[in-house]
Amino acid sequence: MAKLELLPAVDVRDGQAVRLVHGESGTETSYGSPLEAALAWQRSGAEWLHLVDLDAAFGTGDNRALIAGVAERMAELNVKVELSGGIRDDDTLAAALATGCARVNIGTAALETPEWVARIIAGHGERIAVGLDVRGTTLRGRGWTRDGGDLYETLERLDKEGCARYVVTDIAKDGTLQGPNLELLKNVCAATDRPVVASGGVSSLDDLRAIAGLVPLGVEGAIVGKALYAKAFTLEEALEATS
Ligand SMILES: O=C(O)c1ccccc1N[C@@H]1O[C@H](COP(=O)(O)O)[C@@H](O)[C@H]1O
Repeated sequence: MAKLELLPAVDVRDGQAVRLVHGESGTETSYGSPLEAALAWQRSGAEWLHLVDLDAAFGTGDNRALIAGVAERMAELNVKVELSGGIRDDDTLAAALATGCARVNIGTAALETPEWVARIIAGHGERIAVGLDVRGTTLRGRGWTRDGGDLYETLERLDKEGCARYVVTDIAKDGTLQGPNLELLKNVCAATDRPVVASGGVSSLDDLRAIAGLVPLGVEGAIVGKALYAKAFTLEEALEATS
């Protein structure tokens, strides 16, 4: 079976690595320095890091300098970074790409400024992923607080525009340790031929094995957050289980 890529998550709020429940502001559990968290995942064998500026996503400020420092250190250590949160215009995109990240993940802008997103997809290809953050089949933007249209209509549009890959998050599962939404992942894979990165709900090595079973359908990777911070398993164990 083809290998499932694992992307440990480092979400940053107010300068700290945090995990949220259902992505709701105010539910933060803090895990200290984002750089130390990222370095710990690198030492454990991470090839990828999903790095999120939650303040920029929520519109409560940003952690841009800190995030750039983490992304640049990861690039030096050959860890690929998927950078996310608040990338919504030319300036924030240029700053994100200048960190040396492998790709950026665009959420709100894909819902609110589709012309801009079509342009950056055309201009940057593989360095642009779109985050499809859903409740049911309704997309959510602005820190997952606002509805942004239908998942499958948006997917069809982005496919036509040449979007390289999607990061699919089931908000109802995110940060809950309740298991991934495999049906959603299968449905998205059936609707697009682009690779999909799964996000939300991973709680166990069996969850990761179940997601790895979807690799033939088009799932390329899985973001793992709370389960690693809560020590449900180690990253070494997760890499072994999915290789
Ligand atoms: O990752 C989270 O827990 C999260 C919670 C609430 C909002 C966003 C969250 N994460 C990431 O932010 C991007 C969206 O950022 P934007 O809309 O482009 O500014 C989303 O795709 C997640 O990767």
